[in-house]
Amino acid sequence: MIKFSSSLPLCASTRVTVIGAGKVGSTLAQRIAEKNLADVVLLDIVAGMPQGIALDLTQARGLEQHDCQIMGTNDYADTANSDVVVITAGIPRKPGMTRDDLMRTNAQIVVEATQRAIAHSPHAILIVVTNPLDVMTYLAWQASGLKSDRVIGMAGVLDSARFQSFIAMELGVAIKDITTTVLGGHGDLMVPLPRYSTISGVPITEIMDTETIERLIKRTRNGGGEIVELMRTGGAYFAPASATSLMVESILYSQSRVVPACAYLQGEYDLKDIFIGVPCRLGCAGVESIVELNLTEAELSALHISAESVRQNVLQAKEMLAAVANVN
Ligand SMILES: NC(=O)c1ccc[n+]([C@@H]2O[C@H](COP(=O)([O-])OP(=O)(O)OC[C@H]3O[C@@H](n4cnc5c(N)ncnc54)[C@H](O)[C@@H]3O)[C@@H](O)[C@H]2O)c1
Ligand SMILES: O=C(O)C[C@H](O)C(=O)O
Repeated sequence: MIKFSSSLPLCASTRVTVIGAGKVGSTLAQRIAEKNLADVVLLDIVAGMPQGIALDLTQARGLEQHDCQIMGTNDYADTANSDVVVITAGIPRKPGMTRDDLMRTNAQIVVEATQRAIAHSPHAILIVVTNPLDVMTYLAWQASGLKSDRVIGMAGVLDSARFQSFIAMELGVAIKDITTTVLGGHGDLMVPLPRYSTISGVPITEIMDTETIERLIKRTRNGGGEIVELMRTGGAYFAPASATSLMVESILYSQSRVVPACAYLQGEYDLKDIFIGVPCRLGCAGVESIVELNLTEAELSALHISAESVRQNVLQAKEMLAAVANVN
């Protein structure tokens, strides 16, 4: 009789922990496994739920033809030695809410989840997804004790993908020939850059009139809100999971993709001590470099307005957390 070991083969020596097994977290786990990127540990506070999702995803392995292990858990010890930790834990917004309205609830969740996850994976690279994104990334960085280039927020890849898809829908051109750039905070003040958005190298400013571009920019800024209004019970998760998995892949496989992501600035774009969306080269060290685009006065001013709003919200979030700490 031939005997096999009961343990599943590992697809790679890499492990990604996803904290929060809700819509975004579970879809991200699926993307990572089905692209054969890494083993996944999915953690949530709800008992049984991440275990059930992991089992469901595992039962699809033969059909999807991948070899990644997926584990569901409520215990941070199971996440130990992860290469990448992704925080998706927290509440999503409902119709009529802004992302900033989530700050009070999500700040505490993100800080606690980050501290607990990084305690078990001190060498991990941390990707934050929870909203309000730029504020949560700052808080997670402080809570983690990690060097700033190892902490990254996911938003710019998603916002740029939305701009890209709206341009493709407008012009009927192949999406793979469109490159877009969206900087700034992940909110109404984000800064889509038409001059740095091209179709096969030609800026869209040479292809579409100002009115059309402004309409697509407006739709991009409201890209998440449009879906929240349609779905009524939560937000987008397919495109957010795809955007996060692109970042995970670039980090795990040292691909050095240059994409907009929420990174810590120390003088770039005349901004300091803030996490905000800028083009970054992502590789095994996290943010390997920040690309400084040559912005016009108007573009730079829009980025600074967005940054000022993030800065005010970080201050507010820190005050909230301090008040909670004083009560406890
Ligand atoms: N950055 C972006 O571009 C982007 C895109 C999409 C969603 N988001 C944000 O991501 C977050 C998650 O969205 P979703 O649609 O997956 O929500 P969801 O409600 O489907 O999932 C959130 C999960 O977090 C879990 N959770 C709550 N507190 C926790 C804790 N302390 N520890 C571990 N898990 C905990 C919940 O049980 C739930 O399963 C929201 O804040 C949303 O706004 C951000
Ligand atoms: O819009 C939201 O609340 C979720 C997310 O930030 C998004 O842009 O889809």
